[in-house]
Amino acid sequence: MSLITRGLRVCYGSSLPAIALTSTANKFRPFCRTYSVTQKQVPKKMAAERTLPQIFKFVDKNAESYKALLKEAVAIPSVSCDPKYRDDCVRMVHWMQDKLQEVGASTELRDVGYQTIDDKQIKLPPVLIGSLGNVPTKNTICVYGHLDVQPALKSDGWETEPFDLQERNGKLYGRGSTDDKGPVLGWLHAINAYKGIGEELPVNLKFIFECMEESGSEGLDELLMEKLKPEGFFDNVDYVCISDNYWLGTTKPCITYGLRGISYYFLEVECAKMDLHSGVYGGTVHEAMSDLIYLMNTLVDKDGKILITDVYKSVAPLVESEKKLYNSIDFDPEAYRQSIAAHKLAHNGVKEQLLMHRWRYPSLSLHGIEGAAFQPGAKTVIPGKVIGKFSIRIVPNQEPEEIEQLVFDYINKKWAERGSPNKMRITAQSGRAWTENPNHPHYQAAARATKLIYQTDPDMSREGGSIPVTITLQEASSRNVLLLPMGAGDDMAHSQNEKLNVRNYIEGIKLFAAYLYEVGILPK
Ligand SMILES: NCC(=O)N[C@@H](Cc1c[nH]cn1)C(=O)O
Ligand SMILES: [Zn+2]
Ligand SMILES: [Zn+2]
Repeated sequence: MSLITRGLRVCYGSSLPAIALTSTANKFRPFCRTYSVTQKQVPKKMAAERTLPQIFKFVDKNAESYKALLKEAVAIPSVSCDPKYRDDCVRMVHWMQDKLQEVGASTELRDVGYQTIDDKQIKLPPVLIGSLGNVPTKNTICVYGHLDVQPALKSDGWETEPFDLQERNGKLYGRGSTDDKGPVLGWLHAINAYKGIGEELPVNLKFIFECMEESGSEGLDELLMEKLKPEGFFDNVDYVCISDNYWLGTTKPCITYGLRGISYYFLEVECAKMDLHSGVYGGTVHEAMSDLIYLMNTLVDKDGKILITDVYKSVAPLVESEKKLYNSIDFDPEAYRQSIAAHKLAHNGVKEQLLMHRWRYPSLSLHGIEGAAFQPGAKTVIPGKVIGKFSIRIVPNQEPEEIEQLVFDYINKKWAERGSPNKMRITAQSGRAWTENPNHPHYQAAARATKLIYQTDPDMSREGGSIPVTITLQEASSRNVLLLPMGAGDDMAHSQNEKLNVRNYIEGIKLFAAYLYEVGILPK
């Protein structure tokens, strides 16, 4: 059975059927198992008292060099969604390969084929695979991260050049600083710190670093399921760890056991082969933009309720035990509102409702329109073709294929109601939601490491964003997967002035080192 779920599905305006690609069931894993943990009775206390403080000192001493390396990484504009930057993506992967090799890892670059954009075949950046240590008595952690970033222009409203990392007031501003270059480099520095104090790594490590995460991780599922898994890459993996998300707020750390999936749509309407002068052609053509706005306005109401027929039908029901969890989470809606200067939050700003609607209910967002005259100035053009972009963050137990079909059917129905003579086409690209068992010893190890660094017990949280490969890693390895965030909740990933606090970067490196240590003493 194939596990490829992130293919492009396409549906045309008339009654043409959608091309269905293969998919697997999205299994929502309830986290009801409990474990009794007997830690290896190795000299835990002794070693912790000796090794980790030395590592922490080493990390503090080398803070400037860590910032310098992040500056180098941020300077490579590895924007995955724009083929114009494809060479930079490839350069970024090679750069990281060199760094992994410098810490002693063996590496290889795996080809994942081509991507189709506007009927053109564009080569995907290779995936970087690495391995460090192969001691049979040690636990093995598989670390995943991504090297690509969202687009950024200074003219979007950045205070400084997005690809030139700048330190201001204890914050490192730059595209990719928190998502995900800072955390990826954090692993390198943690390894380097063990080496720096002359200590052996407490675990074996395996690495998977890609450069297409922000664009649906094209080719990665196939590499994991059809190549790496059969080749035995996951055979000795005991745990999987990803650092590619953020704390819920700005002061309290968390560990994350759930992500929403994403179903991303490109809705295209064409009325003419070129843009038209609205004084010459206005009043004589059926305008593509009017059709598109009509369609896009049928998707979601003013309160955020998705209007697509049956879209909520398969959402996992809320059970009492889960309901209680939201109450104890440390989350301040007013601070959250103020941090983004929103006028008013949805759901009357009620904490539990906000968390549920971020984590366990779907949401639909309208992202933008390609082909629209978005530059400043009174351009009087009728765009010949426009592409509306929207996505649905999907949740357990929503299947990407099921949601895509509901969207295609709904758009076709609305299109028929519109009765436009224009050409309409919709394509989709989706990744599944993921949940994990946070009562696992792996989570307890990460919680101990977090407490050691931040002197507080972390919240066990879910997250509204998506890392499509997470569930694939869970299935490929059959191991417990954990998200260990480095950045803070106000880092503004994907947005203007993305940043990583110096404190989160430096303490995050220590956290990773402590996490490696704690997993190292879990029973094999
Ligand atoms: N840090 C994870 C992240 O930002 N993931 C993206 C994934 C994405 C983007 N487009 C399609 N998938 C996200 O937006 O959640
Ligand atoms: Zn990311
Ligand atoms: Zn991202």
